Amino acid sequence: MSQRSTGWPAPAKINRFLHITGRRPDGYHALQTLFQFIDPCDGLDFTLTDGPEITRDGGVAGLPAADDLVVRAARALQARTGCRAGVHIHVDKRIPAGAGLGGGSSDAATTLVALNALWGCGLSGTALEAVGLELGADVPVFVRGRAAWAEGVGERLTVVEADRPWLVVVDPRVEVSTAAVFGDPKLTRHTERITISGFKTMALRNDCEATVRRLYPPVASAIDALSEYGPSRLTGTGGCLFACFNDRDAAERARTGVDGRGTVWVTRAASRSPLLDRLAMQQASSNGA
Ligand SMILES: C[C@](O)(CO)[C@H](O)COP(=O)(O)OP(=O)(O)OC[C@H]1O[C@@H](n2ccc(N)nc2=O)[C@H](O)[C@@H]1O
Ligand SMILES: Nc1ncnc2c1ncn2[C@@H]1O[C@H](COP(=O)(O)OP(=O)(O)OP(=O)(O)O)[C@@H](O)[C@H]1O
Repeated sequence: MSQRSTGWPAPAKINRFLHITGRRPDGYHALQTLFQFIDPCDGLDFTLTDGPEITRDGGVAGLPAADDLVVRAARALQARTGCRAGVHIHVDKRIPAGAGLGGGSSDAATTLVALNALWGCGLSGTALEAVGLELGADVPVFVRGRAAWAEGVGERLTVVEADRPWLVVVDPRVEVSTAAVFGDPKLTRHTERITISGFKTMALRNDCEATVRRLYPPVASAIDALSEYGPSRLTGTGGCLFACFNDRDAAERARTGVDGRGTVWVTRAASRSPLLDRLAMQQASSNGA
């Protein structure tokens, strides 16, 4: 067997806001956040083999295959289902790694969704999300593929209709350690919990910002520069940040203003992941076969 299936997208995410509402006994922090999807997308191709080996090429430079979340996701699916098929995964990496855009988690989710279909495992969406959660707190929302309000460490999801602003996204190309941010003694950890309807009326913020500003001054200066054009926030624990605009022209003007602050792009927040369309295409072709 050597069937090839190409063009599986793994989008980036933003956290429109991020509140830290407590700390769990295991040290992880309880969050409230709103996830949406943005470009860029990584691109994944799968070549099915008789197995059971899982191999990959491409991906994050210097990251050993065994540590890549695509390989770990494929192994987790084998372990969960007893599937003995194998796969070679090609990763076309476009999402900056460790930037708060969730690229690793998205690659893992796309691998789970694609292989569940290609290997014919037959797991439900809910079961796939549970496998994803073992790999990372952001994986379930990418499996779900819908903009969602999230609680817990990010796994308790409620799909929501959110507005879809144009965004200027700045990657100041500063590697921010998620563990260092969550480990900061001065981190805001006790924001009062809000309700979904509260989200529509409140001033949005990211509770990691003060810590990230102090630990990573170049990120602080990028936030200040983008703030000249509109309220600017980190996504995740950064280093990427974004500002929202009502139309593309306003976003393009702001982009020009922050040129040179790192990698800067204009895109629109999406409430539906392109992964869902690719899966539907796969299902249609399997049904027609
Ligand atoms: C902050 C977010 O970007 C929101 O989308 C994500 O929850 C971060 O998820 P992630 O990058 O997958 O983070 P992980 O690699 O799981 O966590 C790195 C480290 O950050 C801390 N961590 C992470 C998430 C969380 N809710 N509480 C934590 O305290 C833990 O010390 C953990 O060891
Ligand atoms: N396929 C992958 N793509 C990116 N990173 C990966 C991948 N597999 C494993 N990793 C590891 O995961 C780490 C975090 O990567 P990722 O890009 O998901 O972080 P992030 O964007 O900061 O995520 P978050 O927003 O969830 O904090 C990287 O440092 C990298 O070593």
